[in-house]
Amino acid sequence: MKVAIIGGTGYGAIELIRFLYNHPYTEIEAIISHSQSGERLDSVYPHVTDLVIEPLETLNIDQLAERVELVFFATPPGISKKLAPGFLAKRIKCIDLSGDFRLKSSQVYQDWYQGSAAEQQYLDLAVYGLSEIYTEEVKNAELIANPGCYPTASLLGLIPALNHGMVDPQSIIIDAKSGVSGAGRSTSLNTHYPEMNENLKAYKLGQHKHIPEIEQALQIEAGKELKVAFSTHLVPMTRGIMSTIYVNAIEEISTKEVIEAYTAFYDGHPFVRVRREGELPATREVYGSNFCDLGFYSDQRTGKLTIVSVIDNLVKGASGQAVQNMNLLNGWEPSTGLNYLPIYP
Ligand SMILES: NC(=O)C1=CN([C@@H]2O[C@H](COP(=O)(O)OP(=O)(O)OC[C@H]3O[C@@H](n4cnc5c(N)ncnc54)[C@H](OP(=O)(O)O)[C@@H]3O)[C@@H](O)[C@H]2O)C=CC1
Ligand SMILES: CC(=O)N[C@@H](CCC(=O)OP(=O)(O)O)C(=O)O
Repeated sequence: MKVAIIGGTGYGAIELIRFLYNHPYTEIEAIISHSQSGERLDSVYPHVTDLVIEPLETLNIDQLAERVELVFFATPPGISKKLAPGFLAKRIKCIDLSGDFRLKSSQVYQDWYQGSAAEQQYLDLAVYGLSEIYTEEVKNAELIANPGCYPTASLLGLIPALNHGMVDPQSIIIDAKSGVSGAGRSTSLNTHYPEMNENLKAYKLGQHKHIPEIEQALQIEAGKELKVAFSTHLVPMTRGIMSTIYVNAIEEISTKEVIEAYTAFYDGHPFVRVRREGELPATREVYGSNFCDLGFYSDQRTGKLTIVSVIDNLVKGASGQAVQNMNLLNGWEPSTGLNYLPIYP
């Protein structure tokens, strides 16, 4: 299957290229760049020298729609909402790594993204691509809204607990930390080396656009309105997200029982790995891979359940999950092209 990538010189795109390069059923037909079309990809990213030789192209929707069956958007928010409808009209499937189609309410999008939302028909059409949870919906999607990085880690950690009714949905606190590649490739003062190195910063408290995304998904599981306390931190590392989640258990439950429930929930979903009792996952243990690793501690003293969820933000948090969704969409084994051990150390 021939595919195109839009936003070609960003981190999401180069990570998509890494997985698609070895994918047995796809061919990268076009890499689109609005800033560097005409350049060679290896002049932007020398690590692909002699391997990916396609020139970066300017976007022409009519021509591209004749050449490919699926388009990945690895663009900042605000771009795919304008471009995807042109592809969808020509029956080209779209997988969007940005937040443009994740929220079902245009008012909520406007409130959190400070811009107008995509037309409601596309918000309705989009399937939220949290692969392990919405597997069947993804298989039949035309437009996939790939989840955000923090929501992926947080939701995979929380949904089974809500689904089992083991925790109070009104008591959720998510304390999340991300490596700097989560902010993309463009430079900013915040991610400038001297500002970030040997430093740990909280940011966007109460303001992060992933708050409504997480609440939207959890509300479906809980069957009622809920609010989460969500805090984000920048960590001086390149890749990785850790979401440490605190939630009140409804009844006394042991760590062993929690692990058994999660193991059953994720049975048949090899990209979510449930750790054994006493083992807590670290970001290095999923580095460069599509795994989400979960660890648990149920504190009998306080009645609180702590869930630790780690992913690689660029893989399970973005491009890996996008490829997993493309696989589901095509009826291929979900792990096709994604069967990498994490890079260690
Ligand atoms: N980094 C991460 O960990 C995650 C990122 N995401 C989301 O994925 C998307 C891509 O992220 P990421 O790759 O990290 O970001 P980058 O900033 O690294 O790349 C985005 C790319 O989009 C293109 N672009 C920028 N501005 C415009 C514009 N005005 N019009 C068209 N294209 C533009 C540029 O490529 P070019 O000039 O070549 O077109 C740019 O390199 C974002 O929406 C991000 O929020 C989601 C989950 C995790
Ligand atoms: C470290 C860092 O800055 N992370 C980004 C994650 C954004 C992202 O990838 O999210 P969307 O796909 O929803 O835009 C942030 O907190 O804004």
